[in-house]
Amino acid sequence: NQTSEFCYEGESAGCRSPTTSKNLIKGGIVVNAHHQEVADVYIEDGIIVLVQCKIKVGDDVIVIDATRKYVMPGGIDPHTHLGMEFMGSETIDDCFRDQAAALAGGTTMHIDFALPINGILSAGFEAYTKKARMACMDYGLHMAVTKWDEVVSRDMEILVKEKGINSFKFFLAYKGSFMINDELLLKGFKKCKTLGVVPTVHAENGDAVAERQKRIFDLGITGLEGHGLSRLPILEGEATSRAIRLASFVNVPLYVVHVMSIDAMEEIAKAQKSGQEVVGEAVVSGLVLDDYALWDPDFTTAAKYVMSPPIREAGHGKALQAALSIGILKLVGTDHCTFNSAQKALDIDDFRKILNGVNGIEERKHLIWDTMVESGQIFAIDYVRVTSTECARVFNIYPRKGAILAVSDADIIILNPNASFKILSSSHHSRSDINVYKGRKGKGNVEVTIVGGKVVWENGELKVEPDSGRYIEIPPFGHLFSSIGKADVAYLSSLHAPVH
Ligand SMILES: NC(=O)NCCC(=O)O
Ligand SMILES: [Zn+2]
Repeated sequence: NQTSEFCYEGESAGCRSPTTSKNLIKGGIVVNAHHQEVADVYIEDGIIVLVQCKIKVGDDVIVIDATRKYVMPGGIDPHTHLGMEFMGSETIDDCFRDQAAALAGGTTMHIDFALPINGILSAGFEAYTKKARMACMDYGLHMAVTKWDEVVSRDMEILVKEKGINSFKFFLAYKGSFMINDELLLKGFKKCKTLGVVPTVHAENGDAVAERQKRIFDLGITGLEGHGLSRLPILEGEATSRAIRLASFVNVPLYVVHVMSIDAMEEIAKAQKSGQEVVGEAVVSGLVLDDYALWDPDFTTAAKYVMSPPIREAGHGKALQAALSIGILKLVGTDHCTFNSAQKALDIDDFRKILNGVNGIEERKHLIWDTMVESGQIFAIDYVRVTSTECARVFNIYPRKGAILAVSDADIIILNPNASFKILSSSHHSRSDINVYKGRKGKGNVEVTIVGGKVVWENGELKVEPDSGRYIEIPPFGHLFSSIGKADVAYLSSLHAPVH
């Protein structure tokens, strides 16, 4: 029984009784992305009804004291791979387990990447829906596009209009599997524009990576240092620049996932300066880790750090933190994609075959608080923005998600800035025996997680219920599209020629 370590509603005397439909969070510092104030938050039937000072309630309401603590919207992770089949293996945790871990870390929604099956988008969507049957938190989906034909084009339309997908992912890396060429990228961008949905790119030049991988391997470098040596920052910068320029050519917004290098970040900054709508996503690993361990002679130690684009050498992370604090990078995800040490060690003689992916869904909120807020680089309101609200805005689910406002879903965390956290692979909620953040400690602890008005994490105890999470359909034409029409009109009038 994969979920037996968690306490289910109704199964254990230690659990809070089934959903109480009325809660009051009392006396905390309520933080939204635009404002913070001391207030109470009153919740009924999973929805925030009132945010105000000194709300009076009856005896039927459960009161949660949040004095001197921060009351914030639950985290939203824009980039996860739960229960993912990848490079011939499947991640160690299923959706339920990963989501339970997320809740323990203060994340109450994620947007996962569904992959097509044999290039067929609708099949990939159906498969994901089945995989997520046990979901214990709300989730949305991005869908990857890995080939192009009439069926793919039609499926994109159906997924947007009937299934609540509002973003598609294009891989410029992983030659021979997910990678697409520029012709497909252009077709995909144009289709996204017509549908009013966000194109996202994994930006590494897959041809050049494959070429350099061969060269490094032929030089006799078979160990994991070869991973970083072949997936260079310049190749991330090139692909980022290419995607940005092609998005500008089509006049569509662009979302660059997991920005890992100064090279890519500077391309994004340049485009933003010229007025282009480009969203850069940081991930926790890129912000707080460096690639030193890839040279570790112990394979298991090095293997924990392998993801793509790679975790970079010291210096990139600090620069990415600065970019996050001044808004070049707009939000933080995880790229959570967890394999255990045995899976990572399936092919130890060829760095090209190692499973790519690191954990982070449980650790993100703590690490970003400590790294960015505790260090003085951003304030609590910015923290809410980069770990929750901005994702809701970009993907058009604000203010239902990402806010503590009357009408928002009651997905809320209580963070104690004076408490501390320590990350251990023995106490994390993943089934994996490894954790790339193992041993990290810092200030700021998520003491309570409330999802849909229900307390699911409190006093270090998780009380989750399978099948309590919902698939959140996301509508197209979010705010990123607000100036696209004007730019098209400007383009047509700039032609100085009669047009139909
Ligand atoms: N990033 C990574 O290494 N694994 C997950 C797949 C992807 O996002 O490229
Ligand atoms: Zn990813």
